[in-house]
Amino acid sequence: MIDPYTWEIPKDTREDMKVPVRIYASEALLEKMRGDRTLLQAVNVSTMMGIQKWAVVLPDAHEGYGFPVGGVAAVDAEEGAVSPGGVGYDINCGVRLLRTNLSVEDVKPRLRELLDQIYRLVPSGVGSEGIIRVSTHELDDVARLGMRWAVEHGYGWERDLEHAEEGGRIPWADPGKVSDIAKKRGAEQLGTLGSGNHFLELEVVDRVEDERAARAMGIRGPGQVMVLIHTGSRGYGHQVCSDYLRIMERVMAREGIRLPDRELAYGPISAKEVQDYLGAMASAANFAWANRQMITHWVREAFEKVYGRDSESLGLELVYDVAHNIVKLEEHEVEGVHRKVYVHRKGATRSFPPGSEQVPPDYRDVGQPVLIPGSMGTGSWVMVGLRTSMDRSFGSAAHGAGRFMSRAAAKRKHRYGDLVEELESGGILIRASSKETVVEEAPDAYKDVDAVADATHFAGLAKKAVRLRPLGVVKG
Ligand SMILES: Nc1nc2c(ncn2[C@@H]2O[C@H](COP(=O)(O)O)[C@@H](O)[C@H]2O)c(=O)[nH]1
Ligand SMILES: [Mn+2]
Ligand SMILES: [Mn+2]
Repeated sequence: MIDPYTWEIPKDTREDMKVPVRIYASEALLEKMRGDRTLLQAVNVSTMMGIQKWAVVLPDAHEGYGFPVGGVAAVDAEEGAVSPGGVGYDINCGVRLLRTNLSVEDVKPRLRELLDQIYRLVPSGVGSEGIIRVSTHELDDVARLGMRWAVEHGYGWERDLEHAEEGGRIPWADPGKVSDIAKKRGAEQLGTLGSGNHFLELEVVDRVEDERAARAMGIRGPGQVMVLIHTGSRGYGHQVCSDYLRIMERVMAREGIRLPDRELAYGPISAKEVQDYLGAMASAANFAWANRQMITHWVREAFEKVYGRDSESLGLELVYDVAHNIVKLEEHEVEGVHRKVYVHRKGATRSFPPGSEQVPPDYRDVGQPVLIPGSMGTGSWVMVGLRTSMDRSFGSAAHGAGRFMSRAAAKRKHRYGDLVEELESGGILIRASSKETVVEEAPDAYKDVDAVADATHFAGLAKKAVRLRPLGVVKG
């Protein structure tokens, strides 16, 4: 233990470790991580070629494919390696927050109608298909332009672009490196929410902890209604990840790289296949930004239909959009030297501090908004980036509460009818295409989001700003 929220697995714990593992968690959250392969996976990550400083484990971490979900690894931009498993299957899965100028009193009487409208307008569910169809040629434009493609096609407002990480577009996307099968899946699923942990939630501001940050985000105080959207790159990104995991296995065999776990599969940045992956990964990231932007447009439309007013007068502004499964080229200080590094954030949110050039001017005095959803029955947090996060976690913070219970265990424990009744008695309405998903996503299947927010705050990764609580949830 370094302090009550910082722990370390020293570099000499295993012969092949290149750097220590840094864990940011309370003792209780750390204890939970000891129950699965989270820490073992983090030790495996610490053996990566070119890894810098430490392999980071965030407070919400749990085991994932190769890398823990809730993990960060920064590798030297020339001598390092990139791992598709260090990004995850749902490339640029992420969260966006919209605000409204409606109060809970305005929304409560229309809540069912509003959820029904959203459910009707935003395609959701397993393998759900979009209302619009794009040609392969157009899909390549989506992959190149990201959120801008959506705005240029009438899905939203020019100013939305200012409130998204990277402006909703990674410029080095190369759709030529994306397989035909990924494109086929993508063409059918653009503008869809998906299923499982993806959701669209109407929230009410529960508590404000940082008035200045809240004000910068247009959050007036308790009772204000907000919208939280969580989805990613759908089948397009999933296929990119699967394709390149297979390719990386071949690269490793060719380069004679031996790994402690084959799920960690990576290739040296100098390899052509890794450059191809980066072009494909960025295409999927841009797809996801376009996807969340289109969904935003339909959410605005739903509010307009219910309230009979345009969404501008309803104040439906984008507060911020963050990615939490991505690899980015950034500059960070390591041992007093500024270095270019590829930062893998797998189930991790960028958390850049006040003053950072990458933070939009509207938030530059308070820090980048960090969005941490909890569960459909408990709450979610809006935090802001801190200077200390740059040194501690390569400017990263938690991305959720993190799973506590397996999907199978949740299904054994809960019955759909009882769960919906329980949520409704707490004032939370659910609209879902699959009863099974609702049960798998029961609030107690996730860790305590307040404990995760506290650990994130006290570890100096991000600062608590606003707590939200759910009013209505659309699940796929
Ligand atoms: N507010 C809500 N949060 C939810 C819901 N379902 C899941 N979650 C949280 O999201 C994070 C991120 O999930 P991931 O798939 O990207 O790892 C997860 O850790 C949960 O805490 C929901 O319905 N509402
Ligand atoms: Mn996802
Ligand atoms: Mn996600």
